Amino acid sequence: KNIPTIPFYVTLLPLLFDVDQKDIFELYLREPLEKYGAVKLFFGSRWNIVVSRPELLAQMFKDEDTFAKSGNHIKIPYGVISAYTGENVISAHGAIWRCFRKTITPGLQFFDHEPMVKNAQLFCALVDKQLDVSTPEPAILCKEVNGTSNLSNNSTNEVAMPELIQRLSLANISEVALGLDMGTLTKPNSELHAKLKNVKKNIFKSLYLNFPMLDRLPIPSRQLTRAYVEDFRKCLMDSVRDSLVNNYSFEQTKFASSDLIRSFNRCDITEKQLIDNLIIIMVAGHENPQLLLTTLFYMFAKHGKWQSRIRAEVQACNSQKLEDLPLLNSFIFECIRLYPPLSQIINRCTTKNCMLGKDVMIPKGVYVGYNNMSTGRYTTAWGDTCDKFLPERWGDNINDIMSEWRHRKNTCAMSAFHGGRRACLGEKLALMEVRITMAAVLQDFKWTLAPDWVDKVTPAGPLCPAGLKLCFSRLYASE
Ligand code: HEM
Repeated sequence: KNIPTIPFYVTLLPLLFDVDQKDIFELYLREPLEKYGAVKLFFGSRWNIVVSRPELLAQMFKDEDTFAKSGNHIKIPYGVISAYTGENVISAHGAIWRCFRKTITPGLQFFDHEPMVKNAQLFCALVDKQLDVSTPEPAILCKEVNGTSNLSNNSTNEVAMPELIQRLSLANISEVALGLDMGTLTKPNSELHAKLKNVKKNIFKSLYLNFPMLDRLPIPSRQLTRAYVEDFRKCLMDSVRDSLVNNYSFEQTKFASSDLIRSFNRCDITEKQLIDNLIIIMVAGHENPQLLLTTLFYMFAKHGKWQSRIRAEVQACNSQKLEDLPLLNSFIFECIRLYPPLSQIINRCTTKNCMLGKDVMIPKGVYVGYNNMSTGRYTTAWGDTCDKFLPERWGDNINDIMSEWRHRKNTCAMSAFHGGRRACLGEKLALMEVRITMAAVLQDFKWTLAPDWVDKVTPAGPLCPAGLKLCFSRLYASE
C-alpha cells in the first residue's frame, strides 16, 4: 500500500521495442521512485517491490531477517539459472550463508594482484594486435599526450570491446581467486571460455527472465541451454581438480577456491555447494568488473579531457599506489554512481508482514529488491547535478574522496556494492582490477568512441554500454 504500480508491460518493452534501460528508467521509473522511494514492478512472473530511497535501502539491508535473501534456487528452483548458480554465498540466507561467507572472505580480501598487472599488459598487447589487423597503413603514432586530436575520423583502428574485456576479466578472477589459468588472454579459444560463452549467450534471454515458468516446459532450445550449463559446471570443476586438488596445491595456497576445498574436505559444505560457490565466484567475479570496465572505457572516450588529465596523473605517479590517485579514483566512483553495473536486483523475500519506512505496508512473502540506477541519481541525495558527470563532486584530495565514498556507502546513497553485512566481498578486488587495467591502457593508447557505434546501454539486466566499439591509437612507436 501507499506506493505506485508501474504498468506491468514496462519490463517487457525491451522485448518489443528498441529501448534501453536508461529510456525505461527516465520514462517510467524515475519520477515515481524519486517521489515515493519504492514502487511495485512486474518482473519474473510476479509483482515485486523495488526500493530506491537511501533510508529505505538502509532499513532493508539492515533487517536481514525480515527482508531475507531468497535467490533463484528458492524463487525459481526449476529455472535454468538456478541450475547454473545453485545455492551460493550471494543467494543463501542464515547459517548456510554465514558458512559460505566465512570460507571465502580471506581469499577475496587478501590476494596477489600481480596477475592483474600481467593481464593488463596482455590486454594492451591484444588491443595493439587488433590495430595491426584493422589498420591497412601503419597505425597513427601520437607522441603528444594532450588528448585534443580527434581520432574519430579514422575508422580503421576500431576495436570491438565486449569480447576483449570479457577475456581480461575472466583471466583476472580465475587467476586471482580460483587459482586457475583459463588461458583466455593467451589462447584465442580457451575451452572453458568457449563453454561459458555458450551458456551466457543462451541463458539470459529476456523472455525467460520475465517468464521463468517457461523453464518448466520441455522447450528444446532451453533443454540445450541446460545441457550447456551442466557441461560448463563439470568443466570448471575438472579444472579446479587438475589445478588444485589432484596435485594438493590447495593445501599450500590461499585462493578462495582453496578455502572452499578445505571446507568441503571438513564436510562443512557439500560437493554441490562447493561447485555452486566456485561458479558464483567465476560469474560475479568476471561479469561485474567486465561491466564496470566497459563503462570506464566508454566514459573515458566520451570525456576526452578527463582521459588526458588522468593519463597525465598516472604517468606522473611513479611508485605511488593507484588507490591514492585522486583523479583516477573520483572518475571511477562517478562512473559507478551513474552506471552501477548491477542496476536492479530483486532477490529478497519478506518473512513476515512489515512496514518499509513509516507508511509502506508489505505483506509476508513479497519479493523486494533495489534499483541502484535510481539511488545513484536520486536528487534528494545527490542534488540538482545528480545527472551530471562530475568526478570532482567526490573531493579534490584522496582522503576526502575515500571518506566521501565510505560515507555514501554507509548512508546507502551509493548502493552499487550493496552494503552492511551482505556487502560485496569483491569490491576491493574489482576496484583494484579496474585501476590497474585503466592505468595500463591509458599509458599505451588513447581512444574515442567509434563513429558508427550507437550510444546505447544494455536493454535490460546488467548495465553497461551495449556492444561498445572504440577507436584506438598508440601512444608509442610501433615496431
Ligand atoms: C564492479 C564490480 C562489482 C559490483 C558492482 C558488485 C556488486 C555487488 C552487489 C550489488 C552485491 C549484492 C548482491 C545482492 O544484493 O544480492 C554483491 C555481492 C557479492 N559480490 Fe560483488 N560486485 C562486484 C564485483 C565482485 C567481484 C570481483 C567478486 C569476486 C568474486 C564479487 C563477489 C561478491 C560476493 C561473494 C557477494 C555476496 C556477499 C554476501 O552476500 O555475503 N563481487 N556484489
